[in-house]
Amino acid sequence: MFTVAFFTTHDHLDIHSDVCTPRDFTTHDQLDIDSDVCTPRDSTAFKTKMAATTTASSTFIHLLHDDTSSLLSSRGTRLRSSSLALLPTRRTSSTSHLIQFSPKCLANPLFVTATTAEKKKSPFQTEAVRQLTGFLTKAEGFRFAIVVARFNEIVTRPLMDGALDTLKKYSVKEEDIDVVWVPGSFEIGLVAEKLGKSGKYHAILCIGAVVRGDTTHYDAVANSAASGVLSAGLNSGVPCIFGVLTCEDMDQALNRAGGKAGNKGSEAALTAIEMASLFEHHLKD
Ligand SMILES: Nc1c(NC[C@H](O)[C@H](O)[C@H](O)CO)[nH]c(=O)[nH]c1=O
Ligand SMILES: CC(=O)[C@@H](O)COP(=O)(O)O
Repeated sequence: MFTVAFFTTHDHLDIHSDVCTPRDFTTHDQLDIDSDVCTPRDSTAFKTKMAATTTASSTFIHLLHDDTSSLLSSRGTRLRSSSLALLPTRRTSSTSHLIQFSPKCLANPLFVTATTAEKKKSPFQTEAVRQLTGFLTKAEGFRFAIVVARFNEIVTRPLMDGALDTLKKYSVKEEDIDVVWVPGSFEIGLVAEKLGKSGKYHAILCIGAVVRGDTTHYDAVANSAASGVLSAGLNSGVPCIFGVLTCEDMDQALNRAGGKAGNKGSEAALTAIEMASLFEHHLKD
């Protein structure tokens, strides 16, 4: 299993199989990829086996087991991976393959270079500097709780489903996930803190949807939810992931719960796995 990658630009991914700890790159640029696709013999294998990358903001690819639920995002445009044509790979040197994705709604194709031997070093990296990052691989065995607000359930349920789906795709077992429903986003922090302190979980995903109404109630609930989740993490020492939408209207919320802006629950799940991994492998007391 190789964990690799950086985006040189938002249209280029360079994948270096020997960079097991992507010290050169920020975690938000991380891409996890199965070793057997670093030398992609056929595009189908690559398409089905390539694991995911995520970032809160910009470019990421999800091409895991099930294309239809996978997403690709570039320059802020999120696409279903089913709208991608995966073009034949091309060997560019004895160790490199150029893999070309052609998202239909992007002007330029997206290129991925998979390199199996050469190591690229950041000019700023020295042997003395250790850079620690969590991985999306090896999520099996991690335990997660999802605290989900019932308020605006039409939004929060698909967010929760997105989170569950992604956790399962990353090999988290159903029996290692507990879902706790609370009345509204205001209540999430308290419950997340309690769950975090229980010592049973590697990370807590907090899911809610605060949608602006006529009064200032929105600001109170949204800010309380954010500071509640933050406090829960700080007080429990367990990563508490902020998957609470704060939206101007229901359209914005639905777009982020499996609509055209993706699924923030799924993104929260990836963040949870990365943070669980960071804590487990690098930040244990
Ligand atoms: N308006 C929204 C709420 N309001 C409910 C509060 O979260 C809370 O349950 C109540 O004030 C009792 O303490 N909750 C949301 O999640 N989203 C909203 O838009
Ligand atoms: C975000 C909310 O709290 C919302 O439901 C409140 O709506 P309103 O401000 O119209 O009372």
